[in-house]
Amino acid sequence: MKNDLIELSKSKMIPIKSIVGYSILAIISGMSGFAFITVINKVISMSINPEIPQNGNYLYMFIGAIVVFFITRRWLSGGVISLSQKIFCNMRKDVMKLVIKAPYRNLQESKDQIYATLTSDVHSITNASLSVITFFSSIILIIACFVYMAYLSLSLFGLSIGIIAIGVGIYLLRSRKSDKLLKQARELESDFMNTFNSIIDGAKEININLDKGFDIYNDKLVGIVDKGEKTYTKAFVHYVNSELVSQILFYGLITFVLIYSGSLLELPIDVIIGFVLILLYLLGPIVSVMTLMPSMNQAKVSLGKMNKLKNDLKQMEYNDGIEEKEKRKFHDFNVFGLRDYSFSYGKDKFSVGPINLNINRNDVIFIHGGNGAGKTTFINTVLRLYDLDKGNAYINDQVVSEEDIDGIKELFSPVFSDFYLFDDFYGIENVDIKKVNYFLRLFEMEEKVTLKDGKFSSIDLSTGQRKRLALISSLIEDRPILVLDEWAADQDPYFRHKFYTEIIPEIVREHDKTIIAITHDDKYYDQADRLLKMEYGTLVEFQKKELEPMFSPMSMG
Ligand SMILES: Nc1ncnc2c1ncn2[C@@H]1O[C@H](COP(=O)(O)OP(=O)(O)OP(=O)(O)O)[C@@H](O)[C@H]1O
Repeated sequence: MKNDLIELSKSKMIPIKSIVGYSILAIISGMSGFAFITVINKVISMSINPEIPQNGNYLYMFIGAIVVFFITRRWLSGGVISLSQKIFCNMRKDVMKLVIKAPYRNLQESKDQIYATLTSDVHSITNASLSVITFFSSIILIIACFVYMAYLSLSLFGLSIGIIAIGVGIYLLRSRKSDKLLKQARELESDFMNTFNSIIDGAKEININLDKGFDIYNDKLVGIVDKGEKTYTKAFVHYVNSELVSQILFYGLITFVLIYSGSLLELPIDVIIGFVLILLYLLGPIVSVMTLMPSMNQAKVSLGKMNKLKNDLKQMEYNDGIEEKEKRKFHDFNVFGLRDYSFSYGKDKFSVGPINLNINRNDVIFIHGGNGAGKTTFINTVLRLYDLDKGNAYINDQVVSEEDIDGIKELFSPVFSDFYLFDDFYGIENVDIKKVNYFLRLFEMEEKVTLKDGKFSSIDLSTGQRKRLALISSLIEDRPILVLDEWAADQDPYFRHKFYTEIIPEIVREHDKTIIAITHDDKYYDQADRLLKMEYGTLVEFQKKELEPMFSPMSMG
């Protein structure tokens, strides 16, 4: 439990000051309830024991306790609601910031975990953060009750402490099993998200073949959900059972005090009644602490998961972006060189490299090769979406140092084969409207799409049209190297021809671009300055004259 609290307080997402403030308020509120009980005690003692002096101020004490209780509870309830929203939103924002900064590969591997954290972990951590308030105030109330019990009768207090300690001990021992079950149940959350994602991503396939969906539902989803249900139920029932055992002990204690303590310990009746009243009051905070344990433990599991996610998403050099003035540092390059670039998906897995290549400014480089040859892997390595195992980047024959390596990413504007078209020009401060309109005309989109409020009027278009807009967005980014992965594959023959024979030369000439494109359009290989072939992870460069037979009428069919 102590560790849970330390872990919770370590997390910057949780406003510790507010939690401490509300805990103090909760203690004041609890103390007013406690004062109420002690005044009742006094009044009862007064009425049954004539030796105790009468005091007329009790009415004011009652009123005082009630007013303090009312004010603090109202303040506390409102505060706790806004605090819970704040913690919840802070955590979501924090995870999303992490996701944005995370290296691409780590992100791909942690997708299911991210969903599980955003949907499940943030809830349990939020609940536990608020539980801390009740937890602390309950502990303070328990201590206050103990002091008052000791004041009423030291011997009865000693006996009560012994029995309460046995109850707490039993509870703690038994709850270990529940903690284990909670951990197992949380593991299932990521499996659930994995299945959920495959159903959402494969919605089209499932829609035309419902049997696919039912198979996933019956063979995978139901199993995970049912197991989760059973495990969670078992864990919480176990907690409740442990709680019951402790409560029974407590009621046994009350019964003993009421029936036997008078004769055995020779205590006066007003002390016994006062003691029983305090025990009944004490039951509230004790039950609170016990019922908070499961949510605290669940939060502990969630915190562990969240911390692991953070570590998985981070890398040695955390991607915090680079300063504005550094962004264009390499934009005026004449030669961008790759030396010994090597990357592997892991031991005994596919690898590319070592690759040596000099890319000259305004080069048009086409890369082709069979399926699975490594073209996309190579491009992702050039773009630094994947960390190199080995190799260095060079700008004009100068090696790029480790601290400048993020600047390399600033050279590229990619359009991936599985591109994503954003609905706005995100990341571009001043959109050049004239330029956008010019490109809309060049890409023959001016009749379909206009620029409205600084963004495209519509992105509800065909795949080929959306790809044209994605390329326009990349061109507006104004970065020197355009990287295209099978861009023309979705274009009709007319536009494909226009793209290779008119658009590429124009953007190279008029807009000072360098182009690296993966393409299987061999009909247009003559438009490239350089043609590279990817073969089992290595790049082979053809010389122009070697290419000529490829463009002869016979080879072109
Ligand atoms: N995430 C991954 N983890 C492990 N291996 C991978 C991963 N992605 C791809 N590979 C392997 O890398 C090899 C090259 O894949 P890549 O996508 O680079 O080929 P490609 O030349 O672009 O193929 P295509 O023309 O079919 O798009 C494949 O054989 C594949 O098995």
